Amino acid sequence: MPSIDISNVTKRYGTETALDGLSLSVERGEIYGFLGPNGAGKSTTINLLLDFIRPTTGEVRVFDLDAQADSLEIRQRTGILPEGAELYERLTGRQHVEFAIESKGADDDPDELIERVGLSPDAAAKKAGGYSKGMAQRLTFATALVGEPDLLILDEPSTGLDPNGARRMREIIREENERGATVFFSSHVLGQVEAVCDRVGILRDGDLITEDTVEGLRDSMPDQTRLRVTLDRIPDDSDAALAAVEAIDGVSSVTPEGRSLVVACEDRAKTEVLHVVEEYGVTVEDFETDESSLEDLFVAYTTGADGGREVVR
Ligand SMILES: Nc1ncnc2c1ncn2[C@@H]1O[C@H](COP(=O)(O)OP(=O)(O)OP(=O)(O)O)[C@@H](O)[C@H]1O
Repeated sequence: MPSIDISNVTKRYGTETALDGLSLSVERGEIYGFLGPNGAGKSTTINLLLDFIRPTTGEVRVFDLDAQADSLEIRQRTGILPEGAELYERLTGRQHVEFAIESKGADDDPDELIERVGLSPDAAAKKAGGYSKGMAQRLTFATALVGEPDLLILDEPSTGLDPNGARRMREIIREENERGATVFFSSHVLGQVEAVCDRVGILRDGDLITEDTVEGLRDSMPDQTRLRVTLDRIPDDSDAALAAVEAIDGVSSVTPEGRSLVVACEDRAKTEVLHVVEEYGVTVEDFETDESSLEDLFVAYTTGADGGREVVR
C-alpha cells in the first residue's frame, strides 16, 4: 500500500496552474526526493497532502485515507517540517517541543528530541524570537519528529543549516526510515537529496517530468560532460558569445567564471563549443572536462528548452 497516492491532480489559482495532472505515488518505507526549481509546485503538493489546500480536480490519498475527509488522522500520523515555519517568539525552544508533544498526545522526552537535532540545552531554554535560521530549523525538525510519525514531510529541510546541521539531518532521516517511517523530502537542490533518497521525482511547471532512482537518472542521461574552457580574455560581446554557446544543440547550461566558461553539455557538443567561442575573436587557451555532476543533470532536466523531455526519452 502506498503511503502517498496522488492521482491526476490539477491545482489552479485563478488562471495560474500550479499542478497540471500530477500523479505520484510513494511506497511505505520509501525515502522520496521531490525536486524542482522555485515555483514548480512542491509546496502546493505538500499542502494538498495535509488538506491545507484542496485540488481543483483529482484525488489525494495518504495512508490509503482520503486527504480531505481524513485529514485529522493523517496529520496525527505525520511529522511536518514546513518551509519557513513560524515560531512563537515568546516561547522557548523547549516549550515548542513540549507543546508539540502535548498536541499529538505523545510521550516523547523533549530533552531527547532537542539533543537529537543538535540544539544545546542552553539554546532550548532561550526564547525562539532570538533564534538563528539554523536553530529555528533544528527546533522545527525536533517538533516534526514528535510521536514517531509514520510519514515525515520535509519541505526544503536543509534551509539555513550549516554542513554539520545538514549531515545530522540526513542521519536522522535515515534513522527514522529504519524505524519504518516514509519520508517525503522536497528540495530545489539535488545534491541534498541524492545522499538519502531511494527515488527522486523531478517537477517542473506543475508536471512530473521524470521519476527514477538517482542511478537510473544518471543512466538515462546522454553522456553529460562538464567542460571548462579558459579563454585568453573575456570576449567584447560576451553576452552574445554566451547566448551562442547556450544555443548549441546538446548544451544545457553555460556559466561564466572570470575568463573561463563552464559548459554542461553532451559529449558530442564539445568541439562545437570550442568553435563557437573562437568565432567571438578570442583564443581558447585551455580546456578540461569532467564527468557531469548530478547538479548539471538536474539543471538539464529543469532548464532545458523542452522542459527536459528530450533528456528523458
Ligand atoms: N496562494 C497562491 N495564489 C496564487 N498562486 C499561487 C499560490 N500558491 C502558489 N502559487 C503559484 O503556484 C506555483 C507553484 O508554487 P509552489 O509554491 O507550490 O512552488 P514550489 O515548487 O514550492 O516553489 P519554491 O521552491 O519557491 O517554494 C507558482 O507559480 C506560484 O506562484
